[in-house]
Amino acid sequence: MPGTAHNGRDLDVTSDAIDDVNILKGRLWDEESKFDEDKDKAQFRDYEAACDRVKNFYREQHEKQTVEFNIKARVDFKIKKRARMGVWEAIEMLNTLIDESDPDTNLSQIDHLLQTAEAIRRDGKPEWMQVAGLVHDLGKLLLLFGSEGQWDVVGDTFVVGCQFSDKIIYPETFAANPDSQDSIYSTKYGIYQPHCGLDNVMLSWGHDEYLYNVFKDQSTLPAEALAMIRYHSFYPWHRESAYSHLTNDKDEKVLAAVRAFNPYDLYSKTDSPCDPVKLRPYYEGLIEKFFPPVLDW
Ligand SMILES: O[C@H]1[C@H](O)[C@@H](O)[C@H](O)[C@@H](O)[C@H]1O
Ligand SMILES: [Fe+2]
Ligand SMILES: [Fe+2]
Repeated sequence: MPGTAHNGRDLDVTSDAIDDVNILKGRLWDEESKFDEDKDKAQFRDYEAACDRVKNFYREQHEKQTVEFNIKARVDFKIKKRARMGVWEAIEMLNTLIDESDPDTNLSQIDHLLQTAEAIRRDGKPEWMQVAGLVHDLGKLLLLFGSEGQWDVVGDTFVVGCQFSDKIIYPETFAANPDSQDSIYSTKYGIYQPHCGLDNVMLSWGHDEYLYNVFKDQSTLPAEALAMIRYHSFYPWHRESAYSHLTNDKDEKVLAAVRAFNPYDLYSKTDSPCDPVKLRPYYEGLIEKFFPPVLDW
């Protein structure tokens, strides 16, 4: 159903929509990404060698992301008004932030967004995917909208409500999370049914889930782009293949999209910044195609 996936306003990542992933697959991600890599891939995401800032971040996040907190975060999202602005304005606003969880870049967030989008564009991928690259981390605006800290905004995501996977970085730090002692939340399935599908599990709250919820009703991004946004930090799943006891067939299709996006997000983190002034007209043209002039954030 190409129409559904590519116009869909109230589109969720449904299996019908994601069937388009298969149709487009050859063009989108059967081939290896061609963008230049200045750094060796092994140099990225080296959490053993990461500085204390990163280690302390994850210690705090893994202690505080409980089921109780996650329910509260979702209620807050629904009842609170945050801001009304356009997408480019949001990009500029994000620029003041430093992500304490990231061992791989010291550049500003606008550089990271432009580097990701430019890498996708250089590889000749479609406009909607370039836009996904451009906006994927805008959820970090939560830091300016009254988040509790960095721990409920950035960093890798994982499932809450069942046993914490040992495929999450620094797994030992979950010992301090009260859910790891809970009689239900600490079991393999916890509050979930076998193969219930990712749509039915609660991922730790942060910039991915927040932004997905903002865009799903306020953009014409296709289902694949929404999936890239929603799951891009879910490394235990898309990189480590954890949680196969919870996922279903539909998630396999979503996984293809998320894996296609990941190299652009991760390996485009080089030390040479992009020129926002030069690139702005091109990307404002793309933004107009997928978003209303003003959105509720
Ligand atoms: O530190 C990074 C950063 O916060 C990214 O935005 C997020 O997507 C990654 O998963 C995380 O490892
Ligand atoms: Fe991110
Ligand atoms: Fe990113």
